[in-house]
Amino acid sequence: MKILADENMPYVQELFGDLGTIETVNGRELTSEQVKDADVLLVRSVTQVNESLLGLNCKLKFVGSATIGTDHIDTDYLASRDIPFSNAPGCNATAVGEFAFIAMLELINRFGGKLRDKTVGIVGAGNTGSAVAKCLEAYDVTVLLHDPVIQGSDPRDFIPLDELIARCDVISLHVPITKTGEHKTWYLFDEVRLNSLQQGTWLLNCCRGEVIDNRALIKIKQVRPDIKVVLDVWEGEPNPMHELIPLVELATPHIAGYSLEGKARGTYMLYQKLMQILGKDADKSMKSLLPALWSAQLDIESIPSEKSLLQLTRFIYDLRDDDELFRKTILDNSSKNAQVNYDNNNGFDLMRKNHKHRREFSALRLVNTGQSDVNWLSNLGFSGVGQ
Ligand SMILES: NC(=O)c1ccc[n+]([C@@H]2O[C@H](COP(=O)([O-])OP(=O)(O)OC[C@H]3O[C@@H](n4cnc5c(N)ncnc54)[C@H](O)[C@@H]3O)[C@@H](O)[C@H]2O)c1
Ligand SMILES: O=C(O)[C@H](O)[C@H](O)COP(=O)(O)O
Repeated sequence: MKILADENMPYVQELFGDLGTIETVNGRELTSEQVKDADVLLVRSVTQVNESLLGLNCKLKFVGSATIGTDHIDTDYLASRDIPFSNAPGCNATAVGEFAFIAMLELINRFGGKLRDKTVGIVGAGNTGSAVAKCLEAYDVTVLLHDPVIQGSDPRDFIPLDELIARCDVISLHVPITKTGEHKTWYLFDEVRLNSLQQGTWLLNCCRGEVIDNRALIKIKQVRPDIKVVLDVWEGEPNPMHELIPLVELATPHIAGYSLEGKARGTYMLYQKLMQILGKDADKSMKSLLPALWSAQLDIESIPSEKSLLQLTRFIYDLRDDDELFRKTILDNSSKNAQVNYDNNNGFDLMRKNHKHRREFSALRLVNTGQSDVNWLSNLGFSGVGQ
């Protein structure tokens, strides 16, 4: 069996090695010629899987995408050819939740105030949105949800988007990208909606770049410095609009979901699905793949301030490093190319390829050595305390 896998998918050899020959490929540049004799195709979000990619292949048994999003997959075409497909729903939700939580703590550190005093609105209350809410609620932050698709079938309370915009200090976006339908999300935050943001709103986008009209965002940010923006995803990836970058507080190259656990979970979910299709037992364990954190245990006496909480989260992941690298890589390249050449393909993709996967909070075991109650840190995701 020939298994063609994106080179940026960890643990493919460990999980699929027994099943056949593995060939790793650059997912963004994959051609129909390379795919034509594959039995299994494992992709990430940068590969458009459609008729033009699969047209020459008559033997494909499975296509898997180790991602939450499926906007790069022509599922109708796969269904028309009876090719089984699976993505990895929820695989990196914890990573996104922790990323957004850390980003909010970084903004507090930079601009003052207290996260506990903020009201945070989550747009899209599925896996990633709920993971952000879980972190915030563990820390007693007020969370409001907007999700017209599941409202009615989900027991949580939801409010309309305009109400959420009016009531929230922070808005975090977690919707899939959809171009049609009653609840389409393409440019959900268009110029009109961006203009309606309250004074001093913080807007985070960790879902898909085109949920925000990036040109309109540039226009508005130029006259509304009170709005603070965190962007992990960009319209037109891998070529973000350069003039937007200096207007953004924290800028990263679509890596909010890049925890080692999240990536391993993605590959593992595809392994489970393929084994099911092949009628075999999935007898490998995901846990055995993950190395221990370099310092797996920490003594915590108390969390005396939000700065200490930020310091604890920075122990796991210092978001400022990715932000700094992003600005250096994209903007340095752009000045060399005299602002006109937006082709930053390699810079953006290389940062993603070389990203040192951070760990999730759960990789760190906390030991409570003091009198104060730090058990709530387990609800935030850390291991040890309160368990
Ligand atoms: N930056 C990253 O690294 C990263 C990582 C994971 C996922 N993502 C992106 O985030 C998206 C969401 O991921 P998820 O796991 O939460 O998906 P999900 O399917 O679990 O949840 C998405 C939610 O959005 C809701 N929704 C749809 N249209 C809406 C609208 N118009 N307004 C409000 N809510 C709406 C859906 O009802 C659903 O509950 C993915 O589709 C993917 O594109 C990005
Ligand atoms: O949809 C997803 O799961 C995320 O956007 C994911 O983090 C994308 O990462 P990629 O597949 O491009 O490596």
